[in-house]
Amino acid sequence: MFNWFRRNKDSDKEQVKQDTPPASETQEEVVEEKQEEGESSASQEQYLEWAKTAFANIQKQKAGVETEPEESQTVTEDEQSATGQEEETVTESGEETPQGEMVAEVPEEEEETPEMEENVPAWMQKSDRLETLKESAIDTTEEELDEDFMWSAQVLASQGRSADDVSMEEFEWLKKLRQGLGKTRRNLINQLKSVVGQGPLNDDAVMEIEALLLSADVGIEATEYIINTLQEKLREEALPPEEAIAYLKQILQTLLDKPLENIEDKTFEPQEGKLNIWLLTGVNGAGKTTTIGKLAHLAKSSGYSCVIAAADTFRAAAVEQVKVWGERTDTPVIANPGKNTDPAAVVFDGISAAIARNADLLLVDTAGRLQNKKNLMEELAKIRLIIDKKAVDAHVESLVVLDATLGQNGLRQAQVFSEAADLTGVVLTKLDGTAKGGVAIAVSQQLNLPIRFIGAGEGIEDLRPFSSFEFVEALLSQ
Ligand SMILES: Nc1nc2c(ncn2[C@@H]2O[C@H](COP(=O)(O)OP(=O)(O)OP(=O)(O)O)[C@@H](O)[C@H]2O)c(=O)[nH]1
Repeated sequence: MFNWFRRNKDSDKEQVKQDTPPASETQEEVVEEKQEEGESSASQEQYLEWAKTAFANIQKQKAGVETEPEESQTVTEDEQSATGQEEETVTESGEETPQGEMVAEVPEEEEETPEMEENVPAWMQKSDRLETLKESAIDTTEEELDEDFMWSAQVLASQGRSADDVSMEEFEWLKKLRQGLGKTRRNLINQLKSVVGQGPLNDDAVMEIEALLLSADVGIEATEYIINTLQEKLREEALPPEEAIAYLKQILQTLLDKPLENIEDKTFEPQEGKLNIWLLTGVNGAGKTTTIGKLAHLAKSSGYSCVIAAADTFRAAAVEQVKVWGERTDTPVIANPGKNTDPAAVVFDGISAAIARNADLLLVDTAGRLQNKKNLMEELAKIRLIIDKKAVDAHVESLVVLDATLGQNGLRQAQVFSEAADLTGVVLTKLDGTAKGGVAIAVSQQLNLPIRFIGAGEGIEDLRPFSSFEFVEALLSQ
């Protein structure tokens, strides 16, 4: 069983630099080798070997699961329409506004653009040896070792992962993440490359980078910080474009990781030997219910037992929608059949059920639609009170679900929740197809909350724990 929550736990070692080969060798060995052979094709061969081993490993995994029935990947239209459509949501001031103001971008299918074909990672571009090796690979076709696969292989290898110990799900996810962020990336990378790498930034370059980052919804404060930090470095050292981008990646990763500085639990794994309670909150339409379903699936398929409490009692359809996800993920859903029942009572029942079943995780769907901040605060406070009484030893996390396509507007909503609830993290949804992927950086910078999960699609597998390294690579790697 592949545990998504622990996948980088054992390889939390130092990340190997972008252009160095995988972890099978130490960094010193790699440096020596490079010195001996100059800018040899050794690293390309090693990456390719890594990718081929991983590919063979994944083929084995696929063969193993081929006989198992596949779970359907997306909610059917019937399931969605059964839930109806919400018309109102909470604004910064706590007032209700028409949902129409928050129309999300329709995710577009990733197209194979000529530009993408050029987006071969740097370590693959150095020689045509890759082609030769691909041809000689006995059981690996060129199509299978495609650009997304090679990019994913590099991302995993760069994190010190062993090719024998990667999962096909990881490759599938990384591909999805890269494609999902394609729009944001394409808007950023080429222009960025053309303005960095010519010494210190002049006024025009500063303005251009500013405009690029702001259009990706990175936010004003984070944009200023990024430009100042980059400028400082470029004044010290003349970096070529590739290295300037690598430095930019480091800056972004630092910003994304900053909220974790004082948090012990960096990986957000359900804690052992106790009940973990994750409260999910967020405005209607952000993807809260879908996130609960995906989290239940993620937790269960990673080996944790799970119960859902449908405490968004404001709307009967919300409870029904949660139940649909409960069925899909084979997770017990605790709900109160009455209309407008007390959410705290549902949480009480949820805790009892989770304890009785010795569950690892209780996912609580809380209401996102309340007339004002006061109501929201009262309701969440009541829920917390019940938890403190009924599940004294439980580990509680409070996550706000944010729709990335709303960019800065979503952030303002999150601020309302962060004032009302004692938030401990963020789930960023709908990163697929938006050009506003930079909002992740604004979230970390402005809310100072760690992003714990990201969603890049409507399918049940399309939500995974957040990795700042992978996110930044998907955002800024060609
Ligand atoms: N493209 C994409 N769509 C998503 C993602 N997450 C959720 N959605 C879609 O967003 C829509 C709203 O999701 P819900 O889970 O119903 O949102 P909610 O916050 O629970 O809102 P209510 O059900 O109205 O309370 C659904 O159509 C989901 O399929 C994502 O990561 N990517």
